[in-house]
Amino acid sequence: MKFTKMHGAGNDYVYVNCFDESLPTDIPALAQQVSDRHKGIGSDGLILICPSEVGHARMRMFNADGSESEMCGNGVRCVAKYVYDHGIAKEEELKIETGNGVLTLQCNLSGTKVESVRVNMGKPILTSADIPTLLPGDPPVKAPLNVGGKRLEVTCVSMGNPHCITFVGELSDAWVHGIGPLIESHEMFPNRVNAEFIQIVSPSEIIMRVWERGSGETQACGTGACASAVAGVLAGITERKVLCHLPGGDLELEWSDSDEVFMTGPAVEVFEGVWPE
Ligand SMILES: N[C@@H](CCC[C@H](N)C(=O)O)C(=O)O
Repeated sequence: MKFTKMHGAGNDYVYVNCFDESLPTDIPALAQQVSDRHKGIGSDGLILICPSEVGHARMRMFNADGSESEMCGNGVRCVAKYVYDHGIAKEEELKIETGNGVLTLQCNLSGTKVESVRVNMGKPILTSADIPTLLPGDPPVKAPLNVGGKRLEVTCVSMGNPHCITFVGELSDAWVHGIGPLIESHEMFPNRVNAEFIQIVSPSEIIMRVWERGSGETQACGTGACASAVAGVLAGITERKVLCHLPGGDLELEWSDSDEVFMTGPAVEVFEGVWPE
């Protein structure tokens, strides 16, 4: 199986071109094996670039633990780069089918290759039943959540996949590694959840760290950054346009008046290989 290692703001996945490659039947096991940073290729998960009847390609994404997610913001930018750079499509505006519908992506070129991508991530999902969470409110904004002996105030948003956002005074490992896994598996989230921790710099600038459902701490989470931008507006903390600093790079976000969230960020190809050797 040929693969390509790519990252978006340090959120790295193994990508497989399923227009050409055939896969083993147990894809969750494959995702676990290739993601292993000691015995595999090493990544936050596995992303399949598949043929689509409604777009230029279809993305399927699997976390490092083998679970499949509906959406991946950093991943869909890399899928667009792959589709354009590898000649699957010639258009700079691409339609990619995801578990959250068909998204429109605008590729920004440097020479002949895609350097960054602006994605229309669609409208945030704000009803608790659809996020899904058992917390009250549509959506829950600054809702009380008891975790690890602390009473947090959390805001929940889905970008096709579920996110639980906590605004903290100062980011720390204690938040991300101590509280993150407890939020991920909290009984209030029937499908588990991605946990974002946000430090506010100004109404238009935030710093984020994330504990991702199924992958643990990653260098960035595109859907998490979008959900946090929406949560900041809902909580009355930030403006509709924010710059988000993550350990692996920056993402630009805008919750537009049309209710759609736009994300702009980098997409990078690192190397190609064959698995298993
Ligand atoms: N890193 C991704 C999100 C990947 C999926 C997530 N862990 C989930 O299970 O929903 C992003 O950039 O959005």
